[in-house]
Amino acid sequence: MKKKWLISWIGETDHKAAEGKLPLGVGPVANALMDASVKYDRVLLLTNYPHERSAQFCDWLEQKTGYIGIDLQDVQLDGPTNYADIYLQVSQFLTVLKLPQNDIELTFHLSPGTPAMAVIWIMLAKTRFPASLIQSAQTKLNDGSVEFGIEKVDFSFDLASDFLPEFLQRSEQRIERLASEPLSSAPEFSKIIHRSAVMQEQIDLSRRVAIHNVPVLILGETGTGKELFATAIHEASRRKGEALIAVNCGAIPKELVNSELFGHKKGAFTGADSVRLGHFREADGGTLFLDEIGDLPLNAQVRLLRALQEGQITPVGETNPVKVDVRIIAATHRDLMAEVAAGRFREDLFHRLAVGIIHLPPLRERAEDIELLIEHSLARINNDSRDLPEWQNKIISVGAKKILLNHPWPGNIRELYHTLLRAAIWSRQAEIRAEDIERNLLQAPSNSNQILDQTLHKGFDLQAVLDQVERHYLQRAMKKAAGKKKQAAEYLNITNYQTLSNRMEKLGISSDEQTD
Ligand SMILES: Nc1ncnc2c1ncn2[C@@H]1O[C@H](COP(=O)(O)OP(=O)(O)OP(=O)(O)O)[C@@H](O)[C@H]1O
Repeated sequence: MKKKWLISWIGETDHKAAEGKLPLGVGPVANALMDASVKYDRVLLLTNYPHERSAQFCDWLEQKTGYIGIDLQDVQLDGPTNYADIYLQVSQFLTVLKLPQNDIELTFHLSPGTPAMAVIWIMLAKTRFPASLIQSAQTKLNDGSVEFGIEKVDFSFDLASDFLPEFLQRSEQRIERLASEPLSSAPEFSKIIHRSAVMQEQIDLSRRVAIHNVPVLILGETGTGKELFATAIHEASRRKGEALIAVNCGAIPKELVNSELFGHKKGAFTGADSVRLGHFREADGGTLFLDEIGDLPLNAQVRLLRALQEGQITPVGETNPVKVDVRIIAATHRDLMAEVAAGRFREDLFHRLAVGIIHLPPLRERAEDIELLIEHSLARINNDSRDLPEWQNKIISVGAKKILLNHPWPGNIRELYHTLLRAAIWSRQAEIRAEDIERNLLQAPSNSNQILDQTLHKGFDLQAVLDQVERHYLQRAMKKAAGKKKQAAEYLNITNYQTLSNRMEKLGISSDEQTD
């Protein structure tokens, strides 16, 4: 046998009945308990009235109906018609009671309380907390008097099975549409050259976060494309067409940070000869890209936090705040969590900024992107230089590509592009060869630390590293032997010069290259 629980709000009519102020009847709660057709095992009453008043009602109710041990639960509501609050409080209450339970038959009483309370009972009974519903009923008797009773409330619909699947399907479709909708108005994303899944993921995330008016934090080493992403996010947002102001926080002298960002009044400090608007107001309506946010001094962090929280700033020397509507995209190459732990970056600001986090992995962790970037960079270099006298369309040798693919690229995409540009300018022939690259890498790859400290990644090419070492010594031997292969082979203890020739060919070293 299932246990029967009655759950109800206590309404004004109920209180009045207990206080002897009701001209007719005993009120809906007492009516339900006096219904001879049902005996409840437990009665739980919710009240948003002063506790004392409802407690007195419960005492009266117990005397009147013979029920004992009625549970009274105080509920603080924002308002008796605040649907969201009623829903939240009641569902929390039912959850704490570990409902629904198989051996408990729930009944909700719709009549006491406001219509909003009744609506929420219906919603809960038809979805998360299956329950029977009852309400007060009045019957007019033949003698003209009125009899109060209780009736079951039944609906011919089932909210959960009739409507929810359709509703959920619709919201799923909406989410799918949002997620799959490529923002055609954001051609900037197509400038981000990539083949790796990890970059595709970051681009997808950026597209999605772009349309929301929330701060974005972009993390990545120097040259990984943080500014490129910030620009693309701005272009894909509703702020496209408005200002995008980029500020390198690390480049501003500490004492000028506040005035640069928030502006100042004329005469605010020595040297403030005129009013300064500040980057926040310059970016009003648009986006402010705060690069190297980790370098922002603590007092500027406080002001930035206030600007984010309140949407207003106070220029240096002013007393009245000014409203600004600015979206912040922040970036840093630092480990910001470590900065927070070290007390150099405010934790509350970090959480404010980190609504959407984009992680841009270093180039050495996405080898599949390097090849594509080489092709694009070379095409760009050829295109930019084609009108120069005696420019030969540059191509890249297999050996040169191998070096590029295995370099750790501490300066990431920026370093890769500039290395290629230097190699293209300095190579005498159309083909950029291994030695052109080696000569133009800012740090020689033969540096033992770099050779030994290369980052291990999936698909790491150990053979390429060994080739690099071999190439280095073959070239040195050829140089020392003034291009004479027989002699070079002797330096390297290679038994015959044909073996040396084969190795050189395999490693992309030309025979005439050691002349300089
Ligand atoms: N995936 C990419 N595809 C094409 N170009 C890229 C890509 N990533 C970066 N770049 C280019 O590399 C250069 C450096 O990128 P960007 O300035 O966005 O890097 P950053 O992370 O902001 O660097 P820093 O931290 O030094 O300011 C820019 O010229 C940019 O256009």
